[in-house]
Order: sequence, then C-alpha cells, then structure tokens
Amino acid sequence: EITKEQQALMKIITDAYNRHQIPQDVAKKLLQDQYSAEENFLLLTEMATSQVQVLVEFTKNIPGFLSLDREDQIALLKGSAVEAMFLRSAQVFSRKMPSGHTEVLEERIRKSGISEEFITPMFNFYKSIGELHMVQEEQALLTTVTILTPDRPYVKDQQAVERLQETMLDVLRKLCVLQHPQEPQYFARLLGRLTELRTLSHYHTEMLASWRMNDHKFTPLLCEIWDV
Ligand SMILES: Cc1cc(C(=O)O[C@@H]2C[C@H]3CC[C@]2(C)C3(C)C)ccc1N
Repeated sequence: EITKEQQALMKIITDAYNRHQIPQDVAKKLLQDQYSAEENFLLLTEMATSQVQVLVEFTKNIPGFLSLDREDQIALLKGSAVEAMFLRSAQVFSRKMPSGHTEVLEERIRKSGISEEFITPMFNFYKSIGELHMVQEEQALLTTVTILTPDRPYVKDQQAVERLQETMLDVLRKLCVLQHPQEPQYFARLLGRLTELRTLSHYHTEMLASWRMNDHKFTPLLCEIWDV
C-alpha cells in the first residue's frame, strides 16, 4: 500500500499538474478566430508554445528534479517535451475540454497543414488514452514518468534520473492497483502508452519538417525546445 511519503509526493505532483493549465485566452481563441489553415496553424502554435511553458513550470515542481545536474534538466525537458505535450493534449481531449471545444480543436488540427499520415496516429492515440479513463493522479504521474526517462539524448547522470523515475513508477504502480482493482494489467497498459508516445514523436519531427518546408513561422521557444 501507499506510504505516507508517497501520498505526499503524489499530492505535490498532482497539484502542480492541475495548477498549470493552458491559459484561458488560448482556449477561448479556439472558438472565436476564423477557420483558415493559416489561422488554425497560428492557434496551434500559440497552444504548443503555452503547453511548453506549462510543461517547464510543472517539471520544476517534480520533487528532486531541480537537484539534478542543470544540463541534464535541459536534456530531459527537450527530450520529453513532445511526448508530454501529446500526453497532455490527449488528456485535455479525452476529459477537460468543455463539450464542443473538442470538436472545434479537432477540426482546427485537421485543417492546419498537418498531413493526414500524422493526423490518424495522433487521434488514435487520443482515443487510446481516453479509453483508459485515468484519474488525475495517474495522468500527473504518467507525465512525470515520461519526463524522467533516463535514456534521453545527452543525459550524463542517467542513474540519478533512473532513481527518480523508479520512485515515481512505484507510486504509479500502487495507485493503479488501488484505482483499478478489477484490472491487474492496468499499470502495464499505461506503460504501453509510453511506447506509443515514442512513435508519435517520430511523426512529430516530420510534422515540424513539413511545416518548415511550407515556410510556417515557429515561436523562439518552440525552435529552442525542438532545435528547429
Ligand atoms: C512548431 C509547432 C509545433 C506544434 C505542435 O507540436 O502542436 C502539437 C501537435 C498536436 C499535439 C499538441 C499540439 C499543440 C497539437 C494539438 C497541434 C504546433 C505549432 C507549431 N508551430
């Protein structure tokens, strides 16, 4: 069962995860602005930029993260940004979004210059996350586990990251048993989604390249986090 300190850890992470939401103005714009491919792309750019800002703020609240080597902190953020972003938008899609917003956002994503070959796997992933009906603690911990992946490029002290990740995995495993007693495989299914996420991040790299080709503008933050 979950110890006292694991309860405390889970509360810190879940509160941080819920505290950092996409700014309301970005969400509101989704419904207002018109529907040209250009407008849609600008909205997604704004959304992605704010999601990265939200991710950085959230990561700073992960107990132990700021004690890691500074350069490793950056390497973990750059290495996990796209996966954390897909995870968060999948969760926003499957739950948080007030009804109606989801359809609008889906429409805008489909009409923003992202080619069909990336759209399909993206929405399949959103569906597969939605079907899990994760509680918010599971969502926050799964994102934390993704961020604390030791084998990201340029991470020097992988052991330190591994120790942190294992701590989080232990809490997540116990939480899954508690929340889904009738489904012993639930924890394994969650980790299976992380594998699906890695595939999505390869599509994402190509997505960026095709936007680049059509001379779409990125924000400085998005250029920095994805070296584009
Ligand atoms: C460089 C750059 C990247 C994105 C992006 O990754 O968007 C993410 C892909 C889907 C998952 C999260 C996104 C915001 C999404 C919902 C469009 C959007 C605009 C942009 N100029």
